[in-house]
Amino acid sequence: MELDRQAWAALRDSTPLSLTEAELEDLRGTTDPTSLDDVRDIYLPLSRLLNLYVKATRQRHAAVRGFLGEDDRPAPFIIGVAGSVAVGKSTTARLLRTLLAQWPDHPNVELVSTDNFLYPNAVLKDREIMNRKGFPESYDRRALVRFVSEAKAGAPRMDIPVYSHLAYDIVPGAVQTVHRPDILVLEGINVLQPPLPGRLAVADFFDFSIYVDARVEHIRSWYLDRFLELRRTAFSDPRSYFHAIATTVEEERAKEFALNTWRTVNEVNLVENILPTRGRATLVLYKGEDHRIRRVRLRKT
Ligand SMILES: Nc1ncnc2c1ncn2[C@@H]1O[C@H](COP(=O)(O)OP(=O)(O)O)[C@@H](O)[C@H]1O
Ligand SMILES: CC(C)(COP(=O)(O)O)[C@@H](O)C(=O)NCCC(=O)O
Repeated sequence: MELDRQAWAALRDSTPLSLTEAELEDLRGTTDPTSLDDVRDIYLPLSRLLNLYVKATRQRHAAVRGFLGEDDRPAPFIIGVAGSVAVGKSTTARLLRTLLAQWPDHPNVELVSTDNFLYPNAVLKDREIMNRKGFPESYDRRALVRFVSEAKAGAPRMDIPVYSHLAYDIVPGAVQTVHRPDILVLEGINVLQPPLPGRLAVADFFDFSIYVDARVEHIRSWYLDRFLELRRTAFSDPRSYFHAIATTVEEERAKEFALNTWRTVNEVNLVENILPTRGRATLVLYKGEDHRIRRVRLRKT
């Protein structure tokens, strides 16, 4: 079913707004204008719905464990967050992590981004797919599926690689440790990809999935705005992969570079691989030109 913002906001019921402006500021990505109004209208009803989902899923698992005569802890509830580069998935995912952890029934929420499973640049260069970063083949899909399936099986501790946007590469030797959370939020452009024939995909392990949606031309302009803002901020760090763009390239040329990356990489990936997975999501958040979420589509079954 599809609800406009007002109808969706009414479903918040009495879920309290316990996030402050300062806390929200820490969760927002670069140039993402998500406001406390958005938290109240969009994310609190979503947090309430997810809490109901987690409780219902646990009941079903308890019934199966009872049937099997087992009495171990419930497996993590896994939420996928998908959508284009620059659509604002990471802000959505960080907000969910914070809001879901406020429920006493599931305080341990871990967030993992799929960029941790990108092949290192050395491998992408070796395979001549450096200009396909973000496409399905640029990820170690086997390792990603193994991670999600082990998480779902209740593995007590998992060490996964770490990607740095600053270095634009996997960080050698760095690990993120995931300790059997109550909820795992897996965020990434490709999380709703269907499996290759005869294989499993990460989406096979999801209990709920969210697609963050907007018109291609709006996302393009968000990507450009963000790139120019990063040029003024993150890229001026000498460790940034894009440092030269902040120091030796003038603004007009930087804009052309970003537009070219958008057109030849991110937009192609969006149209060919990401958009076709939208129909697989449990919930679609549809953003207007000003980034505000206008409509919510929920699959009822
Ligand atoms: N080159 C970059 N340098 C530093 N941070 C970046 C860079 N590119 C993206 N980011 C940050 O990484 C996060 C993820 O971005 P992205 O994968 O495009 O997804 P989304 O915008 O949907 O969250 C965002 O918070 C963004 O601000
Ligand atoms: C790292 C990304 C593929 C996003 O990955 P995700 O976290 O969604 O798995 C993306 O931010 C990216 O770097 N795209 C390559 C083209 C570009 O530089 O924009």
